[in-house]
Amino acid sequence: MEVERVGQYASPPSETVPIIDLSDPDDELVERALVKASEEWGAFQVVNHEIPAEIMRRFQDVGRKFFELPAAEKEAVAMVPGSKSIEGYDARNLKLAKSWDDHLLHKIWPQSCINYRFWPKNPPDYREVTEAYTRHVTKLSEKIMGYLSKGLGIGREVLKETLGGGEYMLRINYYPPSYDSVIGAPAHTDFDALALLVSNGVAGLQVFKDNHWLDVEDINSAVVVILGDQIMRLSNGRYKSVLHRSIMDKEKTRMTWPVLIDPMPGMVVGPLPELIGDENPPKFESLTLEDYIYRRTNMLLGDG
Ligand SMILES: O=C(O)CCC(=O)C(=O)O
Ligand SMILES: [Fe+2]
Repeated sequence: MEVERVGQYASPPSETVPIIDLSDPDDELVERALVKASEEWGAFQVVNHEIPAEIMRRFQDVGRKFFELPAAEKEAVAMVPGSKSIEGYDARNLKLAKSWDDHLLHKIWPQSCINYRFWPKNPPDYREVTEAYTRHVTKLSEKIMGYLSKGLGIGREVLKETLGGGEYMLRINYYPPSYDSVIGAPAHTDFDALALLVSNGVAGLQVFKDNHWLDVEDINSAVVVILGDQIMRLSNGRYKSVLHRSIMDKEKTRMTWPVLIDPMPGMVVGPLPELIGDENPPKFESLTLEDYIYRRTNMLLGDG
């Protein structure tokens, strides 16, 4: 199969994804930095985000242990062939996504959407640890959505409410070493509203800006925030949905844990009425996520 390689792109300028310190007591400054990064980049990193280091360590540990199990044990939570659901473990999804990673995907919040059938039973503390991480990551995401909402000149809670509170899905990506700088995850924007991603300390994520691919610096304990298509559509294009990809390391296994936040099923998402007027016509159609994905994968969208 043909694979994409890094070398075919020009070397990038020395710009880097903005890093935002959430412990800064000047709330307005934090909001402005976050909004600027969302408008110009569609991505940023947050530090001092209040997810305890010990919870982060244990969360990554159970994920790593799962991926180190023999294949047959991982298959216990495999995706169901022919099912519409995308949850479960999937090895090297080359045919569908041209992606070089193994991954595990399952919903984590709200409780009503969880199907524990896709949560590993091994290691035994996987569930407890993942639930603890979920409590913190949902809090962080609500904080970020609050800033993004206020930055649009609307109430802090509006974005969250428009997503129906949001449905959270954990994806664990496992990229084995590759000697040849192969693209692990091909260039894409996320269908979701928002992704909060942590890594095992092996760099590889890149974002596209001003015609260049730029490395996202791997900062210990930072959370990378990637804005997706739904936030772009809700904000009527004011916030960017960032094009990104990931490179496999030559020697080390790279793992990432994006938590993807979607509108709840059935929620219709389009430009917020508060942002639309004679001067600002809607740039996007209002659609449920399901219809949006269907249209995008079948290239039926008249906008964007
Ligand atoms: O693993 C990465 O660095 C990026 C993964 C990603 O973009 C995704 O899972 O949507
Ligand atoms: Fe992505």
